[in-house]
Amino acid sequence: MTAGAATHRVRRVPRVLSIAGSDPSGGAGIQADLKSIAAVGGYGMSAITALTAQNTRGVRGVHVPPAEFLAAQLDAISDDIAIDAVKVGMLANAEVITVVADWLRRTSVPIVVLDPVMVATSGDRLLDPDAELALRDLLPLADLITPNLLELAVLAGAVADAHPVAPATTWAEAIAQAEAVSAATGARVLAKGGHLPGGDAPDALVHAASAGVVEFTGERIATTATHGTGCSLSSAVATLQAELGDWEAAVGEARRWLRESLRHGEALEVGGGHGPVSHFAGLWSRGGLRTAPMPAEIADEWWGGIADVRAAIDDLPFIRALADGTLEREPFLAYLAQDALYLRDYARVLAEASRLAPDAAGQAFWADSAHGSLVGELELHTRWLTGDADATGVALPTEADATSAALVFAAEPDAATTAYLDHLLATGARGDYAVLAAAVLPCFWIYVDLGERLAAGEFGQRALDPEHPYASWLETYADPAFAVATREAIELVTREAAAATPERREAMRRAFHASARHELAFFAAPLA
Ligand SMILES: Nc1ncnc2c1ncn2[C@@H]1O[C@H](COP(=O)(O)OP(=O)(O)OP(=O)(O)O)[C@@H](O)[C@H]1O
Ligand SMILES: Cc1ncc(COP(=O)(O)O)c(N)n1
Repeated sequence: MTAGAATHRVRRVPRVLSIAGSDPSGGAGIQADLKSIAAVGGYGMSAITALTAQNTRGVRGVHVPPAEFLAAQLDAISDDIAIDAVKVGMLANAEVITVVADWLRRTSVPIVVLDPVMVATSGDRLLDPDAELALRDLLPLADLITPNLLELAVLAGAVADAHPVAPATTWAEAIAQAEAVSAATGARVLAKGGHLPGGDAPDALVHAASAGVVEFTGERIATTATHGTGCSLSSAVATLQAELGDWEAAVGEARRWLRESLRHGEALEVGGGHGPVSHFAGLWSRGGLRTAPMPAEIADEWWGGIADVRAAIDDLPFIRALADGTLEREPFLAYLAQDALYLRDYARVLAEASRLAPDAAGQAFWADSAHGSLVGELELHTRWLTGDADATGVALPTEADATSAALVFAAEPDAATTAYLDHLLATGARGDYAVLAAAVLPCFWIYVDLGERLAAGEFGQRALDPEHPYASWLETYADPAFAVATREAIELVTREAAAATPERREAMRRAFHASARHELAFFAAPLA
């Protein structure tokens, strides 16, 4: 059953390009952008506008490679790759701005977020003063512009025909400037209040065309790790907008992610100045750092982990005698009686797995198994115990029939059956689908394995003899349909385990192991 594929939509990973400068200390610029894009679920690419020599304390130098080489980088990407969103950061000078503006006009990327980087957190300039006006031509190509308060004032001046505008000192003033920039460019403006004095760090998404202002508020986080917050926020918004298609939702989620990353920045202990935010802190704590095993590896590990239990089952006098046909009728019938009792409740447990299964394929599989367990197995037992010659190939004496039937219907569950069922029913009652599915698996797997090896003569040739007293019983063990269902069950359970957290996977393994030990006790009971 290829359950998962049909029911789980595969998420399209946004392909996001950062056009920005390099920060070798890794906290801002393209380095921050690539981390941010990845952290919120995108595939990051970068075209480098400039190299800086900087660290958390400041910028020591800026090298701007020939603008043609930036054009070559951009063309190499767009000639080959569909770009879902672009984030533009440090542009260094007017020539670079022209190259980027020309490329944007030619490529019609669906989402353009422009972070008009002018001055680093440290106070060092990252854009030539004479390039500030050139920015004016780039602004209408953006869907969203994300200036801090200083940059916002410069942009407000630029769109007001180069009349200087003083940086906003109040949040209301900042919003008014953002409205002016939005009205002049058609772009949305995210005015950022990170540089405002006071205990709040508000942002406002302003769209003059729809007269909309959406404010985002949040307490200022007490930290020195604010290097690259602007870069990180803008790349996260670009990525999330490509995924969500809703600016307010994209900014809201980007802000939540940035705030989480800000809180963990100092713990990175990077540099003595303004350190970087910890871009992956949330992922590390929620998703873990270890790789997840593949379903097939889990199957091998769990099966290998019960090797001692399986060897002990193989060595049981009951199994040996069953294989060579020397098993007395009485313990065999006692076993059948316990198996019938077991299967009735096992069917209930399988039905519970069906009820808890997260998708229709799982539901159907376990419901089918519950049905099979009830109808198929019980019918066979009853026929065995009533000596139906057609079903068994071996006619039983009539007196035995009555005894057999009486046995199966009158027997009480013995200690092994009770313990096994209590384990399964309790696991079902706890309501964790994955753990329950792991708990019911050994009953499939151990039986099929045993059946296949009995049929292959691993326990002696007598098991293959059509005259064997329990021939038809042995046949049901080696039923190919049961083998197919078992492979499906293994696949279903190990896929669930591969997707589970390490803790949940361990709970699944423990439930699997416990059931395997109950199988051993169950097989041992008739001759105990
Ligand atoms: N200490 C803080 N606590 C909470 N949020 C903050 C803090 N500092 C910055 N932010 C947030 O980080 C984002 C970037 O804001 P900021 O105004 O600092 O932009 P920027 O100046 O471009 O960035 P940078 O400070 O990296 O140069 C905004 O969403 C802002 O609200
Ligand atoms: C290469 C580069 N680009 C941008 C910034 C600004 O970073 P931020 O304003 O996010 O601190 C920076 N310091 N270095």
